[in-house]
Amino acid sequence: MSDRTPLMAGNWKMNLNHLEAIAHTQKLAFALADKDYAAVEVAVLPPFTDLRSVQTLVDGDKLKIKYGAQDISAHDSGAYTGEISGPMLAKLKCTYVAIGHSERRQYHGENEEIVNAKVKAAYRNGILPILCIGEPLEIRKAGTHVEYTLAQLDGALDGVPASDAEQIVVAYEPVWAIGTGEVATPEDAQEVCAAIRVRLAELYSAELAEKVRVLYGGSVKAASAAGLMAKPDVDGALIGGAALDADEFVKIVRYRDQAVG
Ligand SMILES: O=C(CO)COP(=O)(O)O
Repeated sequence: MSDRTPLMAGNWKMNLNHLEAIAHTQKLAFALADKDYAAVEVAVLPPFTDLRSVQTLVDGDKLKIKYGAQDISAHDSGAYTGEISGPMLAKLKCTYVAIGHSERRQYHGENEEIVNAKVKAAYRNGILPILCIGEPLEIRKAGTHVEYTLAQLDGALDGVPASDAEQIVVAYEPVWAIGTGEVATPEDAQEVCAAIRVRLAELYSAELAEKVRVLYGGSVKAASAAGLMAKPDVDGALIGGAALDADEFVKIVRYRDQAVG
């Protein structure tokens, strides 16, 4: 058993307006008990327009749910129409920000340089990156998924000092598993999550690699969570669709109560 506290993070993607976000967060807050938070760190990543509402609930009711954004600008201020800056997210007390999600890489042209600049922007503003990496189907079929994913890790961490990198969360999200219902097997997830940890040890130190949480993401449901979490290098999950169903998300947080499927 590692000392790493598991992290279950719900990526709401472009779902739930601010009123729905309030109702959903209240439902989670009502369902989750102190013992859940003692065992697992719970986070939500709502759309930007929901963050203020979520912050107000979390602050006002002293909730133990953490929250963060789904993206961050590489720039801290200025003429960047439509962008949201690190200082803005920090002002809303975001703990986390997802960076390099495959949907941003695929639909918004985010390359390694942009992802790297966003990682640095997050650290500059005291926000912890949840760095998303993972291969598309053709790379998996070609059998080069480990190299491909590690190259994304190298690119994202280029020039990031150990004092920052030790606080990163890495999410291995194979593109073929995202939103498809085709969850990776625990063995597939373990293979790449372990390789990520080995690379972190090479880039920094074994001590740092032992501290960093490596999550799996891609069609995680309550039925698959326990099996994934049984693997030694899987420290949590980044959950899309299932995070929009409060009951299902709570079951994932309580994965220890589920059978290993
Ligand atoms: O992209 C994901 C989380 O960031 C995973 O999404 P799904 O859980 O809907 O497959």
